[in-house]
Amino acid sequence: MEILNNNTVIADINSSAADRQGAVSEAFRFSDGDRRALYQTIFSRRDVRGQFLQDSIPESVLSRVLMAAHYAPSVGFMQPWNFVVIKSGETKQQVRRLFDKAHNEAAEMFPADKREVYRNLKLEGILEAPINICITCDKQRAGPVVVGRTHIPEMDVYSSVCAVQNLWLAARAEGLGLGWVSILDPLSLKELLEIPEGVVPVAYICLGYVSRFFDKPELQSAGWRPRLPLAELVNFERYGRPAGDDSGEKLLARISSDQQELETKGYQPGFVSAE
Ligand SMILES: Cc1cc2c(cc1C)N(C[C@H](O)[C@H](O)[C@H](O)COP(=O)(O)O)c1[nH]c(=O)[nH]c(=O)c1N2
Repeated sequence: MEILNNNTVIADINSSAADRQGAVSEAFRFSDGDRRALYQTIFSRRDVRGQFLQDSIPESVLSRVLMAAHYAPSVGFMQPWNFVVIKSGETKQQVRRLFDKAHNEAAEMFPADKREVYRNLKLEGILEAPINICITCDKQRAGPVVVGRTHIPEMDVYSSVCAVQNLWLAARAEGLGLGWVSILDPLSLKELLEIPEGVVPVAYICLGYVSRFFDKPELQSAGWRPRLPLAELVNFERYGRPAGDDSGEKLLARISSDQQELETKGYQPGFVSAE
């Protein structure tokens, strides 16, 4: 049986698992190189706070990463986002002051033994990054009733988050570091950026070329939190339920060995093997 999209055959769902990729028509198929590049982007993406260079970002590159964000999925095709591009040093200073205030308040929320470690973490690159972008969500963009948002009102904000992730991955592919700063009072940020009623600031990001990308998350390297074993987070049929059969066990074993390989060797092209 064929799956049709705009009258174009995109797959034959009767094909076996082994040749499913082969069943996708030539025009839609990813080469091994393309697949490797995609996974490389995902596994080498980092939250960047401290390695920004001052080099300016060409319009062509900025346009591409913003386009990647704009082509994210969104509930009911709302496309609820706006992108406030900030280059002004004065505006960055004002946002940085909001960060300082929130960061001090945040430190007090952690238990005493973690407070000092928290204070020493670098958690933003607002002034160092040549560009900051605030990504918002306009909850009224598609009217009051939206396909897919009828029962879960937060779906619009989740859609804007999808745009952020697209931007993040595209930025990595372009060699741009991106850091998400959420230690900010949202009402103060709204006021500063003149974000209207009904529009929510979803993400404040710092963007720029960087001297390097770290191999591991900074919070992991700093001993704040380890990466969790994925196999402990994959459940079967019900939340929290472990594998109940051989195929579940086999999947978990494969996941464990894949993660072990990633954590010890980092992402290698061989990670994307045919089988
Ligand atoms: C919603 C949200 C909000 C924030 C973040 C991320 C996300 C998804 N992160 C980045 C976060 O610390 C980072 O993603 C993890 O530590 C994992 O590291 P890598 O992104 O893999 O490098 C982040 N980092 C930071 O330095 N200051 C911050 O305020 C935030 N806020």
